[in-house]
Amino acid sequence: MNTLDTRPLTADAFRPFGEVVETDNASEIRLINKGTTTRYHDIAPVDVTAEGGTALISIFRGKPFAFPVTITMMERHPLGSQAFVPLSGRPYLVVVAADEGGRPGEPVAFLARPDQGVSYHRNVWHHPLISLEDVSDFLVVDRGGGGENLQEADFAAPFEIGR
Ligand SMILES: NC(=O)N[C@@H](O)C(=O)O
Ligand code: NI
Repeated sequence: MNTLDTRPLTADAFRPFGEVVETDNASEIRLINKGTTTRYHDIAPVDVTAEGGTALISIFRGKPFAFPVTITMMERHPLGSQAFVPLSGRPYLVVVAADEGGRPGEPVAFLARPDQGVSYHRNVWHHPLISLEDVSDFLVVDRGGGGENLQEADFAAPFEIGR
């Protein structure tokens, strides 16, 4: 069995795949609303307008995966980015892969903290939501509209994430 180790989610390590949605990763910090609010500005672009797409805000309620987590497939969205921001205060797994000739290469597994979201760039291979510990809600910003915005690929052999 191919095994994957998890690594901490950092903006630098995740940069080839997208952005980490966290206050430390803001392009600019602005004090607004007469100083009562801090705006962590422009953390990640929302890339959803290809082929007439529009931005959607949804909530995904994920059932928890138990370790070892088995990764048998990946998916990507050729027409839009997709962002997940945890709402339930629990960690979760983020599994991504580089593209190799139109298929996902070896996956990379990150353990995301409860205060970290992710935004996958358009057409980046990723595993569907992997919640941990308990049922968890995520705010999701992604593309609505026509066109083929989901491509899936199975691995020849599964990968296993121990913990
Ligand atoms: N299908 C769906 O909207 N969810 C996936 O894209 C995912 O990344 O979880
Ligand atoms: Ni997705």
